[in-house]
Amino acid sequence: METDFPVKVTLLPNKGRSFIATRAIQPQELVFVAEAFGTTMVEEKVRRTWMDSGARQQWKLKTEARRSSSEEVDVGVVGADTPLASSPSSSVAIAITATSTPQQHYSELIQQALAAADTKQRILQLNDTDLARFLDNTWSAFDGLIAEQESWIQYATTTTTTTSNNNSNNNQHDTPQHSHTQAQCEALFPKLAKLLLEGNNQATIAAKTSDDDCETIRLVSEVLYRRQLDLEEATSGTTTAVNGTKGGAQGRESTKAPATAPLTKEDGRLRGGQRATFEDYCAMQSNELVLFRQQVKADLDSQEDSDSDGEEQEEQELDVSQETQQQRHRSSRESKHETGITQWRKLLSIFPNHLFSCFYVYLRIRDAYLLLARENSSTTTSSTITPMPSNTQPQPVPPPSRRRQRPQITLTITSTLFRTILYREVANSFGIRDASDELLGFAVFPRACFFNHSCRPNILKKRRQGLGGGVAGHKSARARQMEYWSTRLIQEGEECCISYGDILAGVEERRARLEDMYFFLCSCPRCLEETREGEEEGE
Ligand SMILES: C[S@@+](CC[C@H](N)C(=O)[O-])C[C@H]1O[C@@H](n2cnc3c(N)ncnc32)[C@H](O)[C@@H]1O
Repeated sequence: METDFPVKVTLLPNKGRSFIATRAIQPQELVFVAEAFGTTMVEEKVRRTWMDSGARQQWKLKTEARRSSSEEVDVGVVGADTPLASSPSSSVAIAITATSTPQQHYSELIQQALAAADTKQRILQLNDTDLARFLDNTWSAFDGLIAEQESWIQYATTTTTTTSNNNSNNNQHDTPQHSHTQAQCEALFPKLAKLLLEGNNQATIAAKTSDDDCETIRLVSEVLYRRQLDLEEATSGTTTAVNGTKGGAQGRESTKAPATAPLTKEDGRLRGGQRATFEDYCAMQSNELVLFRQQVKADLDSQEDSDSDGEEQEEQELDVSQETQQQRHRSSRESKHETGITQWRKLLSIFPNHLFSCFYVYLRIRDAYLLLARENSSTTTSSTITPMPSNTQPQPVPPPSRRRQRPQITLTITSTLFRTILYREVANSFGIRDASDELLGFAVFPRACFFNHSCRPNILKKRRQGLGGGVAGHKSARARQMEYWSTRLIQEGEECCISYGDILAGVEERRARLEDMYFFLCSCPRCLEETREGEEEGE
């Protein structure tokens, strides 16, 4: 069954993409139905209702959230409860890997970032292109720093596997073997968090992942799981084309893209049974740059003397670093690492706290993936580990040969993917409330994200009620859907707008809230009228 909706996506001046009516819409008409793609639901019970039948079989993404407290915290619903690699529903083998291959050494990337901006003020002077490059370099450096640490564990696993497979007697790394691979992996997060985040005087490494961070982890996990479904579909020759790596500077340009993808492809029609895809998710506007600038500015406003503090701290760190270097004998590789870390901390000193949260969450997810990759590979390789000799370069781990016989999808988490998911959720998700108006969490509806805001909306959004049926055809699909109803007669070609929250306040207050929370100066007819009236009264 196909469902036609009387709206299509169009590009409007100063507003980006927007839904407009393709015909006259009567009052109280159902205009659009969208399915949640990612959610941050807190309570297990609530999340169950929101998950589709496939995702209801939970598979726990293991993170260190459980390691830092006695209680086990389920931080993500990412798919079936069987391990991904052996999902019986799929003929596609899925390898989980946590690593990326940095093109440049992290110290070069850090130097490039610092050359572009080494104070908060200079960050604010960067244009969009340069700021995008600055952030890309920073995140790639972070990837490189993490990969260096992870490679020790991976290298050790490979070495052990080689040893046991070849039964070699002359192995040059003939060191005692440990049976604590899992423990070593688990110890990685606190070590990395300390090394990479604690250099900043504002950042303290939380003993336990905060609720907010757990929500972000849930969202990212669910979106990654859904991306994986898309990849499976694409590999098995079904419909969905997947853009797996939009992000960074390229992904940010999606706001300027013509209003073709994803809905005008079908001219506003949402086919029954068709779910939103990762491609739809990527088509949403990324708000990374604007959010970052806002936070840097807020930091500067609240800490007028942050620069001098930063310089003092930097000097102290350099002293400590020099002293340490004099005291110890280091190999060239180690001192390159030491220099990299010192520069990394200098870079950190100009970042707003929010970015630390993002780094922290990314680190947790990366580490969880490392554990999963470890568990995955332990079914085919030795479970023991050999420490890596300090003068040896880490080697990439080849995928287990058993899986080469089937088409293989690699489920990766890199900073590019993480940022693609994270910064599209910002200012694009809707709060989900229960009957008593309590906020349960947030959900992203990529196919509905083209509803712009108006302080005089003609569309009202409502959660779909009840179970059963639903456009997507799943039993529980309705519970994950949002409906959009017209509140009055809408003419053909008229823009269809919802309201992004409270519209009762005066024009200045309303505009300030929208600017603060959604990063735009509202140009809806009501704001324009009221601003003009205010100016006329003032004259
Ligand atoms: C959820 S998105 C809506 C779709 C968006 N126009 C796009 O092209 O992706 C929210 C963004 O749309 C723009 N927007 C929404 N309502 C607006 C309004 N009333 N005035 C100006 N810009 C608006 C702002 O850039 C805002 O951050």
